[in-house]
Amino acid sequence: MLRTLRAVDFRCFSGLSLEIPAAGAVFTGDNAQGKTSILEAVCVLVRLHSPRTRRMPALTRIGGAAGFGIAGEAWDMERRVRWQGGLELAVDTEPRDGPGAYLADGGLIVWMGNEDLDLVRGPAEGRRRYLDFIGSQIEPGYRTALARYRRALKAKNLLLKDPRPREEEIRSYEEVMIAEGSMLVHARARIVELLTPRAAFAQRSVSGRDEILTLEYRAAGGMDLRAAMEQARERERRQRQSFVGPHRDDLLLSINGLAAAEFASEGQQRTLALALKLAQGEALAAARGSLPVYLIDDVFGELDPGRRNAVLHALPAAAQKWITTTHLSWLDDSQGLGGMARFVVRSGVAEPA
Ligand SMILES: Nc1ncnc2c1ncn2[C@@H]1O[C@H](COP(=O)(O)OP(=O)(O)OP(=O)(O)O)[C@@H](O)[C@H]1O
Repeated sequence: MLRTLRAVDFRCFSGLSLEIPAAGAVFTGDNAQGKTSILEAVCVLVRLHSPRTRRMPALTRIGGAAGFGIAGEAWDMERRVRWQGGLELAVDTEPRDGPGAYLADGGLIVWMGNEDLDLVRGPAEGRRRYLDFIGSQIEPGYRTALARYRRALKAKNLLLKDPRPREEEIRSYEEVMIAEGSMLVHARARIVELLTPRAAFAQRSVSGRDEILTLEYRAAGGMDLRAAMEQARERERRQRQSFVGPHRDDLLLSINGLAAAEFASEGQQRTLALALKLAQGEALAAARGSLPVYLIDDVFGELDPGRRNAVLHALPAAAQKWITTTHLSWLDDSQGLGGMARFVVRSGVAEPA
C-alpha cells in the first residue's frame, strides 16, 4: 500500500502531495477536475503503466515543463519515476536500471473503471491487455517476453510485406516469436486457471444469483506455437500477415454456457466486468502473498445499492482502496469505507474534504 503520493507536472496537476491512510481515500469532484489522474499517477508509480495511454508524453502537463515526476512511499519503499524524454527510475534513492529492475519489487495494482465493460463487449485486445497486466505483476519475465515478442512480430510483419520477402530473416524472427510466445501462452494459461474459480465466485456473489461464469483461454496457435506456425506458413506468406501467436489470443467469457458478449444482459455484463477485476485482485494476492491496491475509478456511483454493497463486501477489508466519485449520495450509507481519507478535487488541486 501507499502512504504518500507526490506528483509534479503530471496531467492537470502542477503539484500534488497526499498522505493516505492504510484504508485508502475517496476523491470527490465534478467531471474533468483531475480525480482519475490521481489514480493514474499511482498506477504509473507502481507499475509504470497508465490504463489510459501507452504514450508517456501524454502524461506531462500541457503548458508545464518538458516532463513529469511522480514519487511516493509504496510498500515501505520510496519510489520515484521521472519522465524527461526518457524514464528515470529510483527506489530508496538508488537508481534502477530500466523498468524490469524497477518493477521486480514493485507492488500490486487492480484498476477498476467503467471502461471495464469493454472487457466483455469489446475486441479481444482488451482481454489480452487484462491478462498481460496480471502476467506482468506475477510472472517473472512476462513483461520482457511480451516486449521481445512484439518487436519480433513487428519485424516479421514488415518483412512479409516486402515485395521480395527474405525467408531466412523471417524465420529468425519466428524463432524469437516461438520462444517468447511459448512463455506467454503458458503463463496466460496459468493466469486463466488462477482466475476461473475466483471470477465464478465473484459473479455469483455480486449478482446474488446462481450464474455460472466460465473463462476459456483460446491460444490462437494452440499451446505448440512451432507446429502452429509451420502449419500457417504458406497462408501467412500468401496473405503477408502473421496469423498465429499470442497477439491473436482471446479469453472467452460465458454465462450459463452462453457467450457473454452476445447473450448476457447489460446488468450481467457489468457484473462480469466487476467479477473479472475482483478475481484479478484475488489472483494477484494468491500468487504474490500480499494484497494489491485497488484503484476504483467512478464505479460505485453507477451501481445499484445491492451490487455496490456486494462489491464493497467482496473487496478485501485490509486492502487499500483509492476511490473516485462525482457524487457523494451513495457514500455515507455504504458499508466498508471506514478509516478512509476524503479529498475534494477541483481544477487540478486536491484538498482534504
Ligand atoms: N497532459 C495534460 N496536461 C494538462 N491537462 C490534462 C492533461 N491530460 C488531461 N488533462 C486534463 O485534466 C483534466 C482532468 O482529467 P481527469 O480525467 O483526471 O478528470 P476526472 O476528475 O477524473 O473527470 P471524470 O469525472 O470526468 O472522469 C481534464 O480536463 C483533462 O482535459
